[in-house]
Amino acid sequence: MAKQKLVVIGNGMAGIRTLEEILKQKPEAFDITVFGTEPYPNYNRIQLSKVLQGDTSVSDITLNEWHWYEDNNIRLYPGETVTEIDKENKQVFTDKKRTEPYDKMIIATGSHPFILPLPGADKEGVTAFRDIKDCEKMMDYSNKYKKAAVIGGGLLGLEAARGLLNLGMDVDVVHLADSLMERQLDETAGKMLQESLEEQGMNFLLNRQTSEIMGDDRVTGLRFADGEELKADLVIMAVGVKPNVGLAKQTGIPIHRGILVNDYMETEIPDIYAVGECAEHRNVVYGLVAPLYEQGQELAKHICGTPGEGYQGSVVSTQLKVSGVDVFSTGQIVEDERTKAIRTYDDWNGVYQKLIIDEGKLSGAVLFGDTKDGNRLLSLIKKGADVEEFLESDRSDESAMDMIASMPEEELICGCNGVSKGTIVEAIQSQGLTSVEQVKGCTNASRSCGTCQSLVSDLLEYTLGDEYIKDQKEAICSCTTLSRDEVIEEIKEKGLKTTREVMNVLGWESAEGCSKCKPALNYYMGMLNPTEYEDEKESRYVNERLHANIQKDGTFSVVPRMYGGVTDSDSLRKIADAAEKYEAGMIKVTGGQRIDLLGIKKEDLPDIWRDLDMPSGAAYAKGLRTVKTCVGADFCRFGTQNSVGMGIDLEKKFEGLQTPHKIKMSVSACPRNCAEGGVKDVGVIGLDGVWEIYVGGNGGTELRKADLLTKVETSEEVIEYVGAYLQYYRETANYLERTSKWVERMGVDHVREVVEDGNQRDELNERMEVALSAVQEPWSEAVNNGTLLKELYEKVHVPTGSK
Ligand SMILES: Cc1cc2nc3c(=O)[nH]c(=O)nc-3n(C[C@H](O)[C@H](O)[C@H](O)COP(=O)(O)OP(=O)(O)OC[C@H]3O[C@@H](n4cnc5c(N)ncnc54)[C@H](O)[C@@H]3O)c2cc1C
Ligand SMILES: NC(=O)c1ccc[n+]([C@@H]2O[C@H](COP(=O)([O-])OP(=O)(O)OC[C@H]3O[C@@H](n4cnc5c(N)ncnc54)[C@H](O)[C@@H]3O)[C@@H](O)[C@H]2O)c1
Ligand code: SF4
Ligand code: FES
Repeated sequence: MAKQKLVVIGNGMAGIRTLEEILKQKPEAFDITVFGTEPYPNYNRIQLSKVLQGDTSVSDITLNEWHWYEDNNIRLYPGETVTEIDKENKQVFTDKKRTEPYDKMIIATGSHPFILPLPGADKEGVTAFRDIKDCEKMMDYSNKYKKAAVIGGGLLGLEAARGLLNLGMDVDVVHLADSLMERQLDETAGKMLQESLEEQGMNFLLNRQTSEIMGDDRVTGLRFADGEELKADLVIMAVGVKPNVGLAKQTGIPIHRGILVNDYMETEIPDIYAVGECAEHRNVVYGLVAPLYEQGQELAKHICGTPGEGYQGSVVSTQLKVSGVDVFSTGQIVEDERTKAIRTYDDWNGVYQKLIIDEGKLSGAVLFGDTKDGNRLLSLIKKGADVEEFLESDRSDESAMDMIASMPEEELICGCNGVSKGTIVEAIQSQGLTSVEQVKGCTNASRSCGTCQSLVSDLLEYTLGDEYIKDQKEAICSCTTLSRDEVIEEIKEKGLKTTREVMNVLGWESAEGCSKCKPALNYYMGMLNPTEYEDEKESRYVNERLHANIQKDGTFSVVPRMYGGVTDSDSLRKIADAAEKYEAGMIKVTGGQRIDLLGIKKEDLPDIWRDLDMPSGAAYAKGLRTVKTCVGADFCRFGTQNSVGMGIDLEKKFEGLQTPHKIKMSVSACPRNCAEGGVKDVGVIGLDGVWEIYVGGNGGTELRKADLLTKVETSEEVIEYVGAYLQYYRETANYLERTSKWVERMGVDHVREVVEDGNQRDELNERMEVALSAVQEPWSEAVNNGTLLKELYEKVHVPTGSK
């Protein structure tokens, strides 16, 4: 049977994704011709922002290389525009005088950037930002001129502005509304975004209506409706897009804003389909790739005769691609009379979360500062989940692996391409995939905006375990390409003294850093220079900065230290009095053998610490938390050693020590191991005349049994070996890497070799002593320092929690 002739008008993201789906389902069914105005193979338009920002190059953003068309027997006419459709005779005409017949045709002509009809809009130096040509023009102008004005503070305008800053230009963003990205964000998030971008060097003129573009042949500035003027050598128009429907309109295909299509992407004219930004489905024209790809999938099924329910519309989400700023929004963003909202606002850390609930179901979300829940919220909204489903799963203290493990199979990993955790894990397992590139090739995950790449990498690690070798060195965060080791070497070599200096000298992309690198750098600087480095409290996570754990309702928990889990009646009395006086909502014995006072108000924290007059239990710290002990030889008939004394000695020795992640220890006095040393970072077990030291255990979701590090005879040796082990961990682990992961990465044999080598052990312990000499008790430091009290406990705005 002769193949049907399929013509695709538009060689862009939606048209070519539709073809890929068709080729997957019926590779031999069609004789395919593609026309594209642009002279390139299909490229990733989304990544143009990253090209402008200098993260990638034009040559790296091709999605389908020239040979792909050849390999699939597709006739591509690049740089050729279809100018007319003859629907009666089923053929198209092009600007190169070509005529091409079709049996079926897909219109995928995308959008035009909207150009404000202003006097002077045609001057040299005025451009849109839609394609490679625009991108190259901006890069070229940045070599010759200094001042850029971007009209439009939406996604495109802000990504362009960041790019132009990176290219060394001064950038003013002129925006019509009074807060940025008002179509995607509420006012609170819009203002937070503005502050954050101002810190990066952008300047904003809000509520400004441009009335004229000034200059002779070339632009010299903007004039606003109120008469005010702004100098500019380059003007970018980023004020939205208009579906490209001219061809359809002249053919008599019904259009409204876009080309009208039904659920199978059929226009009213038989055998003519439309897909992508040029199509209008159920009154909606989409401007993001995720829905366009969903449309493409349904259209491919229909055209190949594969049963499908048709396209039902999409819930969309957006993420701004500007490094150092995390913004996410999906679904409904502003409340109305039907809805209620849960808001969490942490002014200090710049973290804001708003969930909108419609009759118990999640209907929208706005996240700023911490967007790791974004895709999960998108999945939940898509499936119409109850808000409880989100609230019940608290992921606040989870490591990446814990988080991946606790995700349901259907949770979206890649929002752009609609790829779930289950699909990726299945592909890794069934096809033996071992790299992000391979996962991209097989599932499309991470093929568009690229923000899900680190999640895909985590999934590979989760699925393959030790077999996964990350294909690239891992940068500390997206502000730099340098790895942890490289940064540490540079700090040492160049004698850098502050995190700000590190970011400046090492060419950080964002002058302020981000929530990932700031605390990490602060730790590394303190580890390298314990006595001279002044801890940057503003770089710490809020619990560590306030020395207490924030609870769901915005109150705090207070845990005084109880060395080795041992207390006395005086201490208990003080705790009981404080609990009563400060109206603790609950008094709870913790798993680490101490007492937690929950529900303490932020403003009462310094007073309760003063009244308690006990050291902090550091229940919030990346440092030593507890040393759990069994009752030991003095009381237990099985006991062979003084586990309580050993535990207290260890806790007193290492309390206050800063480590890459939390440290939990325990001491038991016989192999029955009642203090559970097998799941601790350090577990000491007493036998007759011997102490065994176990390391790298973990009792969380990723259970790991500790490895035997060594056996020693005396309690002094226990302290010495544990000291060397902890110092080695401090010096070589990545920030936020638990000892369980670190021991696996380094290999326990290697760690043992290091601590058993007398010279190395001594040197590690010497450096440990220096680190310990700089330790200050945080609660007494806070109550005795008026400035700190004022700064931290009066200024900090903590989340008000759910309503
Ligand atoms: C800088 C930038 C960043 C973006 N970032 C994101 C993002 O992070 N996430 C996201 O989801 N979306 C993003 N988008 C939007 C996304 O790129 C678009 O939604 C997507 O490209 C639309 O695909 P499309 O195929 O419908 O249109 P297009 O990709 O525009 O493709 C249409 C093609 O058809 C060609 N054409 C038009 N008329 C004719 C004709 N008559 N004959 C022949 N060819 C014709 C055009 O030249 C064009 O090449 C971004 C867009 C830009 C410009
Ligand atoms: N990260 C992403 O997802 C991403 C990035 C870039 C572009 N895009 C897509 O590309 C398309 C274009 O983006 P966009 O930001 O131009 O569109 P947009 O419609 O999202 O934003 C345009 C902005 O320009 C403002 N504006 C309108 N008229 C103005 C005027 N006269 N003066 C000043 N400001 C004015 C509007 O208030 C609006 O905030 C959209 O479909 C967008 O979704 C997405
Ligand atoms: S670990 Fe041994 S010594 Fe300690 S309490 Fe348990 S049984 Fe007794
Ligand atoms: S989320 Fe954009 S590529 Fe995966």
